[in-house]
Amino acid sequence: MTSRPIKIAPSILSADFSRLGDEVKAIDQAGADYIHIDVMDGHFVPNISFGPVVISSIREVTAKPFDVHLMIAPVDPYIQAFAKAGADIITVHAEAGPHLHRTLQAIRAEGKKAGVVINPATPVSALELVIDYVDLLLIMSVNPGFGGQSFIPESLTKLRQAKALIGGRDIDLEIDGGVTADNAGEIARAGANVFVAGSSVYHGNDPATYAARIAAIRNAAQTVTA
Ligand SMILES: O=C(CO)[C@@H](O)[C@H](O)COP(=O)(O)O
Ligand SMILES: [Fe+2]
Repeated sequence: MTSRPIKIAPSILSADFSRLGDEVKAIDQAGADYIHIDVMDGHFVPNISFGPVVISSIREVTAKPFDVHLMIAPVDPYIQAFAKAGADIITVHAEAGPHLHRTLQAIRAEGKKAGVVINPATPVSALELVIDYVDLLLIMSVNPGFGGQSFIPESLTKLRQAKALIGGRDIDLEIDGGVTADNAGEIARAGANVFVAGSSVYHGNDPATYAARIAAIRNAAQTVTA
């Protein structure tokens, strides 16, 4: 359970890319707290999405914070480009390189919030020695690379462990993968306060439904944390 404000971060990976700017505006107007942006390189993960050029083009359509999830390796050479493109939070995988401590410091040196993320097979203990260098801790609840997968239940245990590791620090605890209004309650109870949701918000790509879908996830999470 968390006392931090609940934030909903729709993932634009499930947006209709042929009208991406409008899809970003639509989730902004529908109440998104963050815009979650999944960057994939076809190497660290078996899919390719988009990079800094696309991010800077959608930066013009919303003032909401950009929560940029980098699924790329190596990551260090690209931190500055994503900072310049308009990222507010830059989240890197602990598995993506040997110099996580340095990478997190490089993100903060750009004036951005430093996020760290672990895959389903990586234990929370991998983050013990970098916890004082992060602003956001993300638990992947699917194997990264694709939207629309099912939530891995063991992620709830990892959330509780991550919550204990965070202790009283000012760090957001985010969950990503298979989040729906049906499981948001148990996810909140396990300690997450930032909810990434791709297919469960963008399902059908009908902007008229986005506000209700975001509200349903938020309400399910807040009912538990209230
Ligand atoms: O990082 C990723 C996938 O690698 C995610 O952010 C997905 O985009 C979430 O999609 P859903 O599981 O919510 O459909
Ligand atoms: Fe993501």
